[in-house]
Amino acid sequence: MSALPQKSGAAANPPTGPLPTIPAPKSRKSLPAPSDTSRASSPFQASSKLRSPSSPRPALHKSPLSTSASNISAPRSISSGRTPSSPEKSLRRTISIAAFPQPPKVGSRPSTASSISRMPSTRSSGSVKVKGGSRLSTGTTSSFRSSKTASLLNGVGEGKIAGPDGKEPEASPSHSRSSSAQGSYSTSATTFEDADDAVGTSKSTSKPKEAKGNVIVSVRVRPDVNGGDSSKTSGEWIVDSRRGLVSYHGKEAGDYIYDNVFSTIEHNSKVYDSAAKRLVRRVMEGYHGTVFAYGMTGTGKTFSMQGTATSPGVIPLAITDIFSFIRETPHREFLLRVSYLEIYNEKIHDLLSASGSGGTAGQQEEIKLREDSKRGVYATPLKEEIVQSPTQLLRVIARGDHARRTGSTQFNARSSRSHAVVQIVVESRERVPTGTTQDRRSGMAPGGVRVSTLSLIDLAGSERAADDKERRTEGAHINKSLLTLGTIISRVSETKDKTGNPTDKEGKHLPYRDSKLTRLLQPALSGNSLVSILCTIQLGGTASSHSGETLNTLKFAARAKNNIVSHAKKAEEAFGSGGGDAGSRVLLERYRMEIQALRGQLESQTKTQAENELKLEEQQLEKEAKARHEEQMLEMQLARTALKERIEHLNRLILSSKSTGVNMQGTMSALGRLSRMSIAESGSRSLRSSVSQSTLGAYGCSSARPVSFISLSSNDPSAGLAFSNGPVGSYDEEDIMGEFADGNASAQRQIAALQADLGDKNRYISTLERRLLQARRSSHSRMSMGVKSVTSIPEDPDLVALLREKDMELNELRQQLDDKDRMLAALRSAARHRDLAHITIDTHNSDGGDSSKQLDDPSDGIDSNPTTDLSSHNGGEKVDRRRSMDEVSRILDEMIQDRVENGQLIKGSRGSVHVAALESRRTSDSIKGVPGLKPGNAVPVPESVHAAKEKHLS
Ligand SMILES: Nc1ncnc2c1ncn2[C@@H]1O[C@H](COP(=O)(O)OP(=O)(O)OP(=O)(O)O)[C@@H](O)[C@H]1O
Repeated sequence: MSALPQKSGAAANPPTGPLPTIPAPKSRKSLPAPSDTSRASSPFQASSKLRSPSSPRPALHKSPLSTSASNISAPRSISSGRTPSSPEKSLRRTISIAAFPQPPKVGSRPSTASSISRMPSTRSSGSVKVKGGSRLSTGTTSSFRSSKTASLLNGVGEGKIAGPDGKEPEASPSHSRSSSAQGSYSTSATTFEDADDAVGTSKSTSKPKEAKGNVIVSVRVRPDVNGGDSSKTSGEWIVDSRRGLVSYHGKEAGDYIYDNVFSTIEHNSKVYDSAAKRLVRRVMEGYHGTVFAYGMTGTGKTFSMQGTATSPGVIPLAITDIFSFIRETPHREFLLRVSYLEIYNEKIHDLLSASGSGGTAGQQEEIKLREDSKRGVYATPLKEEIVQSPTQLLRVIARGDHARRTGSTQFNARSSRSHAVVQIVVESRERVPTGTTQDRRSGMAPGGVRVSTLSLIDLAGSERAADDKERRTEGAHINKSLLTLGTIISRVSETKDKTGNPTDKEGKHLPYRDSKLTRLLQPALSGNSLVSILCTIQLGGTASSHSGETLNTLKFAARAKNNIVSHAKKAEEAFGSGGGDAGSRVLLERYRMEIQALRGQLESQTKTQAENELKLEEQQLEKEAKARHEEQMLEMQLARTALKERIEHLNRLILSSKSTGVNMQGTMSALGRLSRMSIAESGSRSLRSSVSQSTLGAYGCSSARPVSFISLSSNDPSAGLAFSNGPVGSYDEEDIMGEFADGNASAQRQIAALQADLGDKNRYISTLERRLLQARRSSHSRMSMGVKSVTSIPEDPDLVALLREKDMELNELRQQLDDKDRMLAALRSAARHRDLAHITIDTHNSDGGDSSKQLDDPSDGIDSNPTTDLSSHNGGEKVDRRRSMDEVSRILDEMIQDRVENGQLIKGSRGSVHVAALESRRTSDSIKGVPGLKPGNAVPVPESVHAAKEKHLS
């Protein structure tokens, strides 16, 4: 089997050109030219040695086909009255000229005249009873049309497809194939038929006739191998294409009339137009249709079905028409799928599956026939390919042809050894009108899906037993299946048994299951499909020796026409994706549902995505707002803390002033004024400004106090000059006078005040440290939140300057603390000495009187007191006092020296000292806005200290 040669040549080549190249049937050439005698001599010269298919085999002898063949041997006896069951009667009873499709135009058949002229005169005398003899007598289209029986395949019956506007779509243009690259065929006949189709709307009143009209039987005569017209060369046969007549004058003489008889000169296009075109159109409208070619081997079945590159056959022409119909029917949408199988030795092979071809067929999963109430009989599993263009469809079929088994027989060098079945499933649905996007979105199609099937079958040729064993086996299977087909066709009727199975007229079971072929053809043969049977014969020459075979074919065709009754109905429209044909098989509907589902998914995904994006955006905004809010809160907190601390600090200063006693009022009031000014300003100031004020306060206090303290014991008026430059100097002078003139302000109180001040400073330092920490954290959090770019924060000059400034302030404050500590130590020491000297406050009170008075004349008070003290007290007290003062002076000297060394103070030319530039600047910043207080004159300490010291020492 696997050794069988494959068809090659054009079949394997993809179609090209505007009209796709048809798959060439076989590698064999067209019928040999008249001069080519090699082929002519082989089949028919040798035929004398061949046995008739029926003669040598008892089984074939007993077959109904054989029996009927013998019964029909004498056509003339038809008129002599046979039994009702005889084929002759059957012919007479059912073949109706009125039911036949219209013959082609007269002008298109120049050759038929000759064949008619040879027709025996007995034909017109009615050897075959002809109803409506006008056909024979007139031969004109008008007369034929008037007598035509309405049927689906002759253009008169139902089956029109209405357009969206209720009108019928325009008939296929007559020139629909004129664009063919080959251009080798005429469509004139088509034009006429289509026009007729367009006007014919009447319904048949005779149902049986209409049903018969749904079956077309045609006979095609293959040209003689010598190239001559076989009808001319053989005196036994007469072929009249116009009348659809084949007449035999041999041993079993008789006339056979069919729907179409194609003489040897007819082209494939003519055969297609007359035998298949209408059927294909009806399939597109929703009917099932079956076309099959039947005949002896080598008579032209494959040639008719497939054709050649220059003369396309039924299959390629049907494909062209299918797509033409789709183009011309814009109000419907179509989906086409194709399958291709062969029945070889009673096994089904898928010609489209990769493993289905040739020798690998054995690996293929076995394909079985199943029956479904809606689908009928079908093969499964079978590959179906969806096709979208004629080229694609032709390629698919060419692929199947290539895989089909062929072999050399006595009569055909490349004989088809299998029955080949091409099935084109057509799904169609009313198209959603453009513009109604709402409908399209909702997926609601206005109508359901209609599914119809076009089956194009090239049967294997019947043949006599071959010498080759393999051929014999194949032949046996082929003959058996064809015999079963013949049997069924000879007995087929409309009757059915109780279970609904078809039976013959006598109620006997029809053996559809006896062969795969008949099982597959069951739906078509039992009336569900429009049927077109093309029987091929060869007459004349050597073929005359096979007249028995030819007669068998003619009888088969006659029975098919007589017995097969088709009640084909347009397929119901299927809605939804339910079961059976209405659902799972309807791809158009499934695709529509899938598209709808996918569209829904897409929409929901888009929606979800948009929502997610919105959410993310909101979250981002929220995050940013939160970060901003936190930042603001932090800043506000810092500002509040700074303000609070400032207020606390100032409050403490005020309290500590009060705690130092009444006589310190002047000094503290001066400080209080500064502080108040600071408070007034601090409302809107930043942390920095607050700190600056503190710094001013720190310097103001720390530098003023020692001076005033030392001035207390100084009699040098120049000591006061150092403070005479401005209001601050006046305050400080008052302060000095107040503090040191007022003996009531005890050293203890001063110590307490200084301690409180020290506590303030300590707290302030810790506050500053805390802020510094917060500022650092804040800068870190800013960096992490990405409010600013990461690189920009460390480069923020303000922040860096602020940090540096804080550090410096801290250092300064620490230094001040050290100073205070030393001052405290000095004061404690002075207090100790004073106690030792037993200087009582009472003495001071009686001598000095009102402190205010002392302040008025400080020099007097200061000058007189020591004298008085020295004169009225003993020398030890005097020494002690002097010693304590010396100690204070020494401490102060040390402090000054420290500062000078640290660069905070600069010694002047006359022994005066000035605050260094930085200090000066800071002070300047701090006292900005304080009237009369200038950085240059804000260092009251050194000169007065030196003056007082010198005075005391002298
Ligand atoms: N009408 C025709 N005009 C020209 N050549 C024809 C015609 N019919 C058949 N032939 C030629 O006859 C040969 C046999 O034809 P084809 O193979 O179609 O016969 P078949 O019936 O399919 O045979 P088989 O049953 O063995 O496959 C081919 O070479 C084909 O080209």
